[in-house]
Amino acid sequence: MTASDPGPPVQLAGAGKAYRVYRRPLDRVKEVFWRRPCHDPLWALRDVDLELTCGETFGLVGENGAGKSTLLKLVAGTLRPTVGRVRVAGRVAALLELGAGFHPDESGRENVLLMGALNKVPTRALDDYYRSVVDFSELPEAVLERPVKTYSSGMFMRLAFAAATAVEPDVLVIDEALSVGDMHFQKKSLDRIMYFRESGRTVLFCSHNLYQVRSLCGRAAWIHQGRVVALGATEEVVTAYEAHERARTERARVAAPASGAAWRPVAAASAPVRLVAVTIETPDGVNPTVIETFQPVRFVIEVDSHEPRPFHLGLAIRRNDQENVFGTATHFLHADASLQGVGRQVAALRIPAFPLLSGDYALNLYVLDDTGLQVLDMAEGILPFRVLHAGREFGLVHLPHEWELPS
Ligand SMILES: Nc1ncnc2c1ncn2[C@@H]1O[C@H](COP(=O)(O)OP(=O)(O)OP(=O)(O)O)[C@@H](O)[C@H]1O
Repeated sequence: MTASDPGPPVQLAGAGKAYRVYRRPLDRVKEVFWRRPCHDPLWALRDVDLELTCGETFGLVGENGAGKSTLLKLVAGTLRPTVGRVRVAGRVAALLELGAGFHPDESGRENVLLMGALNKVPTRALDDYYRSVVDFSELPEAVLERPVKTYSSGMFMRLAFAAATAVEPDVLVIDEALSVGDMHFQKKSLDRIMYFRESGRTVLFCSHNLYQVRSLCGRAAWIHQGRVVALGATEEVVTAYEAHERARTERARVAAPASGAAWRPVAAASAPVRLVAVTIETPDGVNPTVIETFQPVRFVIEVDSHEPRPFHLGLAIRRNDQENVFGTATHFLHADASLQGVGRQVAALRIPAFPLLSGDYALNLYVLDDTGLQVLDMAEGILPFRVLHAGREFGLVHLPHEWELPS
């Protein structure tokens, strides 16, 4: 860092925050008078190393109580880290939880003027600042004369967003703000965030709306139990978080082994046909951990057949919440398309352009008798892989589509 290069706009190094939890209200008083700790520390955040760059919109995702708001408050300067360092270059404005920073008994107008003064808006510029906040919020003057405790959450957020962004901060911290307010105001707020990004300002954005995080943020971090467990390109981080959330919600038991070599067929050694090996081939190699949407993919299945009787193969792709996404078998297309013969047999299922969107998946494989009814051997939840989609479509699968727009 030099005088001409102020360094990253936001930098956290080994930052952690422990809240003080008092078992009884009296313990707080005792602590003051007895001058010895009467609280339990609750570590809401630990070991956070994070650097944001100028002009980036950075997303934070994580489940309730993960520590996201705590991190935002450290950056906003409303909390101090218990350990480590938090450094923010330039003016920071924050939209934290509803009500933070505003005095409920004061009017909207007084609160806005106070916010301007706190953010060092020069006295001669306060009128202009106030006017720009009012214009952006679109709240009538009569409303601005009322105490903010009488505002609806939407009205409150309109004023808070307008006041925080009108100070033209270098770093803008937003906690869930965009989920409040009507569509018109959400659109205005998003436009303002875009403008911030384009004018080289840094935005730290936390939301449970993963569509918004994907749309707005180039990079993101997933906070889990107070620690950063994933940090990088938004699509990768959000996909990993979504997979975790699905597994948690569905209480899935993901018993998938780490590689194809780790699974064993369930059939007895005497079974007429046994699975020997399964591999996934893409242009990136064999058994990749990541498949990109639209890549050509081959699932190659090797079996050992001990009898000359025909048999069939079945393959299903399942998501990590155990939902079958797609299943097929050799006898589905042609009843006589069986495999036959004694010895090693290799078959492949080829998907020219893999249509699944971002998510975590694994394979289920079945060897079936000539009727397709009896399972001779099987392996479930094997070769787990992650799909990443570079485009912005969301959901489970990419459907061929086109937009027809008025000319
Ligand atoms: N003032 C406080 N005193 C004590 N514990 C707190 C305080 N604020 C937050 N916590 C605790 O710290 C942990 C992290 O909370 P935080 O609000 O940062 O989570 P979050 O990820 O923002 O959650 P949410 O998505 O629900 O807003 C939680 O266990 C929470 O109960």
